Amino acid sequence: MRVLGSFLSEAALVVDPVMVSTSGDVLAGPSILSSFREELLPMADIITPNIKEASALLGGMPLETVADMRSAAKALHAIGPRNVLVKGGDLPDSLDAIDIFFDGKDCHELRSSRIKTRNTHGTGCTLASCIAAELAKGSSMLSAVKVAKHYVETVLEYSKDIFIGNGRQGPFDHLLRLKNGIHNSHRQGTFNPSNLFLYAVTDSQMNKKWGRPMVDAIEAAIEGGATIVQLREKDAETREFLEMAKACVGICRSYGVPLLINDRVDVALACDADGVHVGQSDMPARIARTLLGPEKIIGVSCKTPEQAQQAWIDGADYIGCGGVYPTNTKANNPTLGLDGLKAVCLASKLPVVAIGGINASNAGSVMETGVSNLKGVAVVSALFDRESVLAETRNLHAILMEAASQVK
Ligand SMILES: Cc1ncc(COP(=O)(O)OP(=O)(O)O)c(N)n1
Ligand SMILES: Cc1nc(C(=O)O)sc1CCOP(=O)(O)O
Repeated sequence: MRVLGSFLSEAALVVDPVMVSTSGDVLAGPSILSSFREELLPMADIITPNIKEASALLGGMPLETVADMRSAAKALHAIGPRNVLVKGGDLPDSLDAIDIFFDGKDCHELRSSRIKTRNTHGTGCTLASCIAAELAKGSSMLSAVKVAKHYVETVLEYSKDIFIGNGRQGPFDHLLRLKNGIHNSHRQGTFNPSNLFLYAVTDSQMNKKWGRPMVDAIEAAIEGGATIVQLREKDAETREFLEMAKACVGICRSYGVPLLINDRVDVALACDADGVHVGQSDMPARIARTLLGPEKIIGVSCKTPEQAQQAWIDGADYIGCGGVYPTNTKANNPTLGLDGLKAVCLASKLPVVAIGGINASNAGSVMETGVSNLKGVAVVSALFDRESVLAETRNLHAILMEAASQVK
């Protein structure tokens, strides 16, 4: 059992009831279960059991689905702790790492990408410690849990390839980010990499050619399955860009789809967009992060492994890598091909979206490269230089779904 207390204005008791480790070893027998339930849990501000521990605390209740985890969180809450986080790392057949947080009123599903690594020793301990530390800094419980989850995910991702020791599990290295000068581990982790799946990048000229207002084009793309939108205006005056951005934020927000602004951090701030996408000659991502704060999404265009590494160091959320194929949409754009894309993906600690000359005829091949951090494709002309944005987006979405199912 780990009991972690932190103190600021009042004590917070974080209990990680370690009875079954992530490697499956039973660490505490049934004899102490009743003391847990009757004495310790009712005192706790939060308990953070994994699935096996939650099941043991609930007398062997089977936990196999997210719905089961929700029921378990509620049942555990009834025992007395003020908040419950059931950790779903061991959830069967799950791609995402899903945790359920219940505060007695609302149930939150907290998702992050599952990171494949044997270096998981100490994750539960770290999560609970990080929650305690965030509470001590004055965070709300939900915010503390989100920060802690993001921190663990970041460290797992960073140290996933380290080889230390011979055991079934290796340790993960908390200090590597500090060693690299990264101080943004407090970020909330609002970005979900699966948003990169079908990334629509707008083009006013193309939409004008087809007689479509920008907001109609964006709405059609979202209806067709676009999972994120970037407003890319190369020629607009600032005022015009801002007015269009405000309208686009409105439509995207109504669908729950993030809207990013191409290049212009000032416009993103002024219209409260979800973030920006910057290139190598734009505002450096490190400064954009300082200006936008920890919660906004920042994407960076990268054509080399070094640029990908720098984007991570600078606190970006994802990278856009291209041109995968020749394109007429961006002048003088070098073509990397699928091999160049793969090389950048393999060097990147961030999720990647491929861009450049991608359309219905080649999107499947891009997705089938099978690199785990390649999360989707970004397209301009394949959606917006067509008569029906809705039909083209639907078609591309179906192709991507099919390709993604082949890779799994
Ligand atoms: C998703 C995505 N990837 C790459 C780019 C290209 O950005 P940049 O290099 O800044 O070039 P411009 O778009 O500004 O011409 C992008 N926009 N989106
Ligand atoms: C905006 C942009 N950036 C690229 C890069 O390689 O970074 S290629 C590109 C244009 C992509 O347009 P289309 O989907 O019409 O080919």
